[in-house]
Amino acid sequence: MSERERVDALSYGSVDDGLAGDASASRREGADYDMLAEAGLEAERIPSILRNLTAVVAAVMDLDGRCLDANRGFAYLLESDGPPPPSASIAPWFQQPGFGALLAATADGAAYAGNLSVGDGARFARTVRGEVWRRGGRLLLLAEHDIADLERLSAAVTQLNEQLAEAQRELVRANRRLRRDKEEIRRLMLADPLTGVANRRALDERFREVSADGKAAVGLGAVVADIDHFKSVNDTYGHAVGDKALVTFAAVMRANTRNDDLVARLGGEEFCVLLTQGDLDDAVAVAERIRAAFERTEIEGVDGRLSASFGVAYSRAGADGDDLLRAADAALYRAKAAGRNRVIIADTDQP
Ligand SMILES: Nc1nc2c(ncn2[C@@H]2O[C@H](COP(=O)(O)OP(=O)(O)OP(=O)(O)O)[C@@H](O)[C@H]2O)c(=O)[nH]1
Repeated sequence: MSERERVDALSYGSVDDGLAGDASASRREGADYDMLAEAGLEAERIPSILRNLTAVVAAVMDLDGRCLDANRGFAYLLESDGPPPPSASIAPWFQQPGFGALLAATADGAAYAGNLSVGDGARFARTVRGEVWRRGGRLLLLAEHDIADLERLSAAVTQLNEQLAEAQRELVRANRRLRRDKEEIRRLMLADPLTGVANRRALDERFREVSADGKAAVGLGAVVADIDHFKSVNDTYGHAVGDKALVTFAAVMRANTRNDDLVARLGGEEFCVLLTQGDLDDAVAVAERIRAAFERTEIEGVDGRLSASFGVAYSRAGADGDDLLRAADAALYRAKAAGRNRVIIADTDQP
């Protein structure tokens, strides 16, 4: 069998069948390779036309695996900046088939055709497709990077990138949901479930927001309000109607306060407005507005109208929040004692 026939008989199939000679597998193309191989074998150097190419791998080695000549494609295959030095053996780089297998055919001619896996045995391995010829004490390797493999790899990378982008989008969506949930949890933690106004915890938080070292940093007005004879509303109309009265009262309070004022339910039928702007007159005006509005408001299920009593306290900056509420509460008590449905101002404006 001639050298050319031997090469043609060798396969371009998998690494495993590379030496087995499966002639039905796809075959390399044309005479260009033959001419280049012949030129290389003749000169015992790689053909100069291949020297700067990177997609084509060309190397001349001795039988000990020392690299005598190599092009840029070969250096690229080894992930190195330049061809290996002539003293270094490159035999260990041949992973599949191993360098020993390339020496199996002792006669001159084609030694191998097919896939060649080249790598350092640990970090990376690359597969190229090509041929190895032997002449005298030299081996000539000519191979090409597998464009189809690279394209498949590139398609896989594109797909992975798309998956990564989708995962990132999902992460953004999940973060948005988490933020909304946290806001909702916070809202629920700070709201009274029946009336929707702030609860005692929210009131304490607002005190802290406008305070330094436990003392108010601004002037504060407090209006404490309580529906009159509320027990008899429950007793007469039932608890559900009583709840409606509470919801209505909270709505009236909100409708008659500014956005900056905090309306809170302190518990039972007792409510409070905390004013962080204005003075005592403003706080009294708010209380009076709510009182007048509530006594006009119809409550579903209740005959006639209900009323509420109010205690108002104001303090300049430096007040203790609890003291302020206590003062307003004492004024409320006096409003009840004085006949209800009225606004009473705490004894001093600096509790
Ligand atoms: N429906 C309803 N009733 C409540 C709620 N919380 C407290 N109450 C009732 O509110 C009533 C409070 O009554 P009291 O504190 O005795 O005072 P009052 O009847 O309003 O009389 P004055 O305040 O003196 O005018 C009690 O009957 C409680 O059961 C609630 O969430 N819903």
